Amino acid sequence: MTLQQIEKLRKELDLINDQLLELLNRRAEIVQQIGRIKKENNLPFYDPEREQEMFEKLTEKNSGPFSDETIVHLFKEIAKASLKLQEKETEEQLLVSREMKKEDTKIVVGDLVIGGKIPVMIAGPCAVESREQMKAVASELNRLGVSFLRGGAFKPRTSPYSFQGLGREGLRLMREVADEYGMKVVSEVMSAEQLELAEEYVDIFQIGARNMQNFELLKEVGNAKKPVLLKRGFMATLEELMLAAEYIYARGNTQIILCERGIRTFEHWTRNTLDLSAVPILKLKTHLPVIVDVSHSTGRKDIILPISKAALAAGADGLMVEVHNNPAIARSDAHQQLNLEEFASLMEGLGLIKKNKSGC
Ligand SMILES: O=C(O)C(=O)C[C@]1(C(=O)O)C=C[C@@H](O)C=C1
Repeated sequence: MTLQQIEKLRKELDLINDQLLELLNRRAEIVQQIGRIKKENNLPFYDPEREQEMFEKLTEKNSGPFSDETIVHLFKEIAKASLKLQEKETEEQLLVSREMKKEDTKIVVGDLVIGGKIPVMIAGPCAVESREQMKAVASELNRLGVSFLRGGAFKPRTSPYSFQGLGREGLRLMREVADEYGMKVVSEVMSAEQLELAEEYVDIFQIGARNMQNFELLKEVGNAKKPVLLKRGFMATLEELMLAAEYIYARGNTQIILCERGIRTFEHWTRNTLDLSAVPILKLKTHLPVIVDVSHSTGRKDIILPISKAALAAGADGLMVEVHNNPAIARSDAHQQLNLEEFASLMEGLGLIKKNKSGC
């Protein structure tokens, strides 16, 4: 008898559940409509005052048996889910999102491809220091089949007294050496003026972690005609990285490579904490190629091989590694730059030598 009573009451609950479900989804549709209007008018989705007003109205009407606190808690959850729905719709509408473009974006640089079948290696010293240094590094990279030469001419240094880079002279040097070996140049720019200056010398503009949210600079590279390697800020969420990429893409420059380079956490045995989950998540959420900077993320050489393997296993389209012909006398990041032998054994360990030689 008791069981039958429960059965009967459960049937009643099932009917109420159906009604609640229908009402919740009807509510969600209205929330989406509000979201679209807010987006069109550049209004924030989150409206705490409206939520408060709504909770007050509900508690006034509430006659129990649920307490006011419980009612507010339940409706807060509904408002939270509604907000997510509004945000998700916007995220799906981002030009860089997978929803907007199903197929992977391939970045074509001359006869090379980033985001194709073969992972690329972007390597070179932290900073361009001299022709001898660049030649020594580039000739070894070339021997190993690496086609992308990196090197900083404008260095964003924490201390204003640290080496700031050779500027235009550094770019010129790197271009000359790269041309000698048929390599492509990747270098960081930090301002619109540097961008203009670098245009003549580089093949890929790098936007460093510190400038990931320099929106004016993002707009400038968005107007540029060359690919952009956008590094994740060390305090930035993946969503913020995606939105930063959107700034560039929305301006018309669709050639963007995302780069995970570690984020700041409490861990101090690595320079930053490499967030490897960023790789598959970004590949799911966006159609852009994703690479991993294994030097800046870890800040140490002794784990570079397993970390590089892990990055590639996670689906990275390439790696960025700092290599110097004589790291001991490097003017920046001395401890994390690989020497030429160490780099050769990394390439060997990753099985990349042949692949990079046969072209990407
Ligand atoms: O009324 C709005 O402005 C909405 O966007 C709807 C809604 C809600 O679910 O009720 C959602 C998010 C806002 O923070 C406030 C309220």
